[in-house]
Parts: sequence; C-alpha cells; structure tokens
Amino acid sequence: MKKGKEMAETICQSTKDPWRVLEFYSGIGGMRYSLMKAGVNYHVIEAFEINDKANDVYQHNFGHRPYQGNIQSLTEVDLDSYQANVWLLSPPCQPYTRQGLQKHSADARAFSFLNILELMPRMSKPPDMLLVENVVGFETSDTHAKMVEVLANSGLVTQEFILSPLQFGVPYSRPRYFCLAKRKPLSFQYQLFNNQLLLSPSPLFGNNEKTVIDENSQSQENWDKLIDSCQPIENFLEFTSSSDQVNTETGPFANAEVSGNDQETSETFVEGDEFDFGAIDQFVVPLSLIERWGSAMDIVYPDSKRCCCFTKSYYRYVKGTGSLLATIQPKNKGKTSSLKEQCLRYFTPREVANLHSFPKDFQFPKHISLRQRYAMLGNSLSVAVVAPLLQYMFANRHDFSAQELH
Ligand SMILES: C[S@@+](CC[C@H](N)C(=O)[O-])C[C@H]1O[C@@H](n2cnc3c(N)ncnc32)[C@H](O)[C@@H]1O
Repeated sequence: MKKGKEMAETICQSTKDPWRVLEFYSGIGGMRYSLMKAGVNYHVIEAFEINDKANDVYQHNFGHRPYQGNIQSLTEVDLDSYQANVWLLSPPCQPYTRQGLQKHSADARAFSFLNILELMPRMSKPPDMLLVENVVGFETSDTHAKMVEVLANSGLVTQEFILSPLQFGVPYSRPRYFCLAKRKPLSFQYQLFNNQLLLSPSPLFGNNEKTVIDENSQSQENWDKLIDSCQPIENFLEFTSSSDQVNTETGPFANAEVSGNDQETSETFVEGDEFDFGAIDQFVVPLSLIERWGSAMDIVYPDSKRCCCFTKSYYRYVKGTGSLLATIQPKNKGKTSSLKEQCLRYFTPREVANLHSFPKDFQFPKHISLRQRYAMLGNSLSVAVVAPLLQYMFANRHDFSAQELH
C-alpha cells in the first residue's frame, strides 16, 4: 500500500475533483477572477454579498447571483451544508483603515467576520484552506489576533503577506494584507515562512529568499528598482492622447485615440447613454477643483510607472482617493507647470479595472452609475496579486487533493 508523499502525489495526479470554494464578501468578484487567473480547478459553491448592486455586477459577469444575506446571520449548520474545502474572504476594511477611527473588533462592520471566526470551531467540516484579504493595519488589530488564535486552534497553519501590485509589474501602489492558511496534512511549499508576515512575494516566485525588494523597504534604491520594473501606465489606458493629438479648443479628448491593444475594453466602455463618447467630458477634472485642490492632487503621466490606490471615493473627492492623469505632458513634469495646462482627467472605471488586472471581458451592467462603478472597484482587489497567492496556496505537490480530503 502506498503511503505519505507517494500516495499524495498519486492522488493529486488521478483526481479530477474541483476544490469546493466559498467566496465571502464577493463584491464584483475580484477573488473569483483571481481563482480563474490562478488556473485552479475550482467550483464556487456559493458567494455571499449584502450589496444588491455588487450582486448585479457579479451576476452579469459570472451568471450566478450571490446569496444576498448578512454574513453575520450565517450559522455553523449553514456553512457545514456547503461541504467546502476553501474559503476566500475580503471582509470590510473600514474598522482597520488608518484614516478611520480604528475601532477594530468594536466596529459593527467587523462583526460578520468575527461571527465566521466563532463558527469555525463549531463546524463539523471546517475549511482546509483559506485566504483573507484586508488593509494594511489589520495585522495589528484585535480582530487579527482573534483570527490567528481561531485558525491555530482549528489546526490551520498560516503564512501572511503585505504585497502591492508594484511587486508584480503593475504600476499601481495598493499594498494590502493577506493571510493564507492550510490545515494539516496540507502544507505550504516553504514551511520556513509558517506563522510569519512577509513583505516580499519571493515564495510566490518559487524561491525562499526574503530579501526581494518590497514596497515598504526604506531604501530609495530598492524603491526605484521596483518602480522601474513596472509597465508604464499607458499600457492600462483605454484612451491615449499626446499633446499634438489633443485639441484643447474642443476638449481634451476631442482627438483621443482608443488604445490599439485595448479595443475590447473600449467597446465595454461605450455602453448606455451615460458612457457615449460624447459624454467623455465627464472625466475631465473641473478647473474649480484644480484651483482648490491642485496642490493635494497626485498627478501621473502616461509614461509614469506608479499611480496611487483608487479608493471607493474616487471621482467624488480628489484628495487621497487616487491619481489623476495628465493628458498633456509638460516639458517640466509636476507642479512647476500649470496643472490647468496639463488637461487633467480621471482614470475611467475600465482603466481602474485594468490596473486591478481584471480581465478584458469584465463588464458593468448598463444601469450601474459611474459613481457606483468607482465605489465597487475601490472596494475590490488586485488580481495580479491574489492570483499568485492562490497559486502558491493551492500548489504543493505533496498535498492531498479535494477528493482525498472528503
Ligand atoms: C472589501 S469589499 C470586498 C470586495 C470584493 N473582494 C471584490 O472583489 O469586489 C467588502 C464587501 O463586503 C460586503 N459586506 C460587508 N458587510 C457584509 C455582511 N455583513 N454580509 C455580507 N456582505 C457584506 C460589502 O458590501 C462589500 O462589497
């Protein structure tokens, strides 16, 4: 009879059973797109999301409407009934954001996640693997302390990361906290990182060196190297323009070109009256805002290799909610050249989705307003970061398969 590693490898090769996944706080489906990109053999048994507009978007793209209840009301019997191996969770971030009151577990928006943690030890079939995503700051919260305690008591080993799309070649600064957890006999490929918080993606790239550059490194040299290795922002734009193509008389996008490599996304964008090309002016930053807030704006250019995190308040507020694009490149970049002459515009929702590495076929249904689109994208996640994390979590040739674990 085969034993241990030999048996596990045989099982992994022979099984066709997909991993049974539950997606909590599914939003517009960033986790599901990450699963798809990771190439995992999965079946999303159920997704849970309280927001009906987010569920419209999810249903539009995946053909399944998530369960629209409050996660706080789920019981261990409910969760056991799904017989899931894998949980993916991106609970609300507001209790832990630096800008917020940082009430942590005392914040009502943390209650549903705390409920899930309390249910886990009471379940007869708790998950074998899970991934939790949250803001930087979560790792020092009492909710985090509770999560680590519950996972350890339930026999799950954790590896934690703080990673940004910049570390994956995407010119987008969005550092986020991630926890991966696996239950024995499953194990991580690099077990020396068990119970550690890493600021480097190196294990995901197949090496166990901790010294790969990270966004939080203090060294200017490392920071420059990281930014340099990213693609330029123009690769993520649906409209490109150069100063000689832009007719400032008739509006900065009068002669805007649809990016050659992105025809599909432009079609996605031209949907409904609200998004006619004629309405492109809605992305121009009004002069009154530039005059009032210009000094607080983060301005980037098509050849820039970094832009700031887009939050759910992008387009409603300009300060600290995400970068603005200068469509006319001045000789001297930055504040020395008048911002008014640089024809600032907002990134379009499609462009934000591109920077989140969502696939080209992702679409919003027509009835979702511009503000709702930005709000939902701001809540979502980087597929470029989560997909390799999932690949790392699922891939260990010594692991048992979904079939063996049932
Ligand atoms: C950080 S966002 C996650 C977004 C998601 N990962 C995505 O790709 O769009 C948190 C989501 O949880 C939902 N949510 C918050 N509290 C909830 C609750 N108690 N029950 C169900 N959904 C909830 C919010 O509506 C929001 O869409």
